[in-house]
This record gives sequence, structure tokens and C-alpha cells, in this order.
Amino acid sequence: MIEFKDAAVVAPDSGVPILEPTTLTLTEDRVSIIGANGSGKSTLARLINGLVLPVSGSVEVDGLDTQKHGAQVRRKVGYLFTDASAQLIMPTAIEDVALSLRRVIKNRRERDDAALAALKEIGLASKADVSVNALSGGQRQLLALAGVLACTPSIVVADEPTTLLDLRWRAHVGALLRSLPLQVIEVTHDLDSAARAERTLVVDLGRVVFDGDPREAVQLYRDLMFGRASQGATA
Ligand SMILES: Nc1ncnc2c1ncn2[C@@H]1O[C@H](COP(=O)(O)OP(=O)(O)OP(=O)(O)O)[C@@H](O)[C@H]1O
Repeated sequence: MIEFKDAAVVAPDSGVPILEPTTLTLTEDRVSIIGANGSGKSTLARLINGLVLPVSGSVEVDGLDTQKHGAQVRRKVGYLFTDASAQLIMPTAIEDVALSLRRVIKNRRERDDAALAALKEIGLASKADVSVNALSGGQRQLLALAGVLACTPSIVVADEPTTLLDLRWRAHVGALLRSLPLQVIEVTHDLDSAARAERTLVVDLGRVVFDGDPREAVQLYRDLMFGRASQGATA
């Protein structure tokens, strides 16, 4: 369970508000977050695993405060970035997954076996010894997901995980995320994907302006965007 209690974020340098005080309890297995560029979606998502900390209020995951128990929270919450390259560090696929496991499995051989099993699970076993740089964008995203899942999180926060992928990979990674037997919070500009969630948050100008039925959320977001576009056209 993810609980925001009046959690607010400001820009560290300027003190400009990025996220207004936000109170939410997220228990659904599939939650999507949509909104315009720069509206505050990533900030909201990053609060969940403590990548961003609130300046006031709190965020708790299964009762653990992200401010006080960051390491424990990060073990529970896996984070998938838009650009997988941002989280792939090691030269080869198997080494990268093994790196993710270094705190969980101390024995080297057992760690390599677990890394290979994670690659198999996601359909990347044949790429185990391939350079991370030689993988396609879609394969890199799968590899990043393998690293996240190998650590057995109970929640995955995915920040626009399919934005850089072509249609085929988008469908593949999207289906895979939907099939995971854990809570998935997805920030997305893919409104079809957003509408498949159980609950959708619409973020606008640093505020959650809608929280509820995904189809209604998508409609409200379209109205917001097109309303704004037509205001801009007449201005
Ligand atoms: N560390 C920071 N310092 C200053 N401003 C920041 C910081 N982090 C985010 N912002 C600003 O806060 C706003 C919200 O950023 P955020 O990344 O959460 O938006 P977003 O909705 O995820 O955008 P996008 O869809 O483009 O990824 C933006 O205007 C961004 O420039």
C-alpha cells in the first residue's frame, strides 16, 4: 500500500512548487498517471521510492516512510526509467542483472545463476553475454525490467517505460507489465495503456486534478489539453 499524506515538493534551488500537497492511498494493482509534459507526473512517481523526498508531508510504502527508511522502501519498490540506458551500468546483460542482485545474493555463482534465470524469465537468455550497447531499445527496456524484477519488488513504478519504443516493443513491454503479479504504477503518455489501469491519476500544473475511473480520466485529460490548445489558438 502506498500512502501520500499531504506530500509536497518544491524545486530545490528556487523553492518553486512542483507538487502541491497531495493526499492519496494507492492499493490497486494497476494505477496509471497521465498529464501534460512538466505537469509533475515523474515527481509524483519518484516520491514512491524515495528518489524525490517531500519537503512537507510524507509518503509511506507498506507503512515505511520514504524519508526515514529509504533503503527498505527501495527494496520494495522497483523503478523503471523511460530510457533504460540510464539504469544499465555493466558491460553485458548478465552482469547488469547480477549487479542489481549484489545486495540480495552474496555468493557470486548463485548470483550469476539467478541473473541468468531472470533473463530467461523475460526472454533474454540468448543475450546474456551480449554488450548492453548492442541491444535494441526494446531489449534494453526488457533488461532493465529483468534487473528490477530479479530483486523481487512488491511494487514496480514505471516512468513512461514504452515512450521510446516502436509499436511492437511497446505492445510487448506493455503486456509484460500488465501481466506482473504485483502492484504496477505507470506514468504514461499512451492513453490506451492508461485506460487499461484500474485507477488513473491526472496531474496538471503540479496537482492531482482527477483520481478515479481510467476512461473518465483520459477524457478529462483530452479536454484539458484541447481546451488549452484552443485557448492558445485564440490568444
Ligand atoms: N530538481 C528540480 N529542480 C527544478 N525544477 C524541477 C526539478 N524537478 C522537476 N522540476 C520541474 O518540475 C516540473 C514537473 O517535472 P516532472 O518531471 O515531474 O514533470 P512530468 O509531468 O513528469 O513531465 P514529462 O511528461 O515531460 O516527463 C517541471 O516543470 C520540471 O522542470
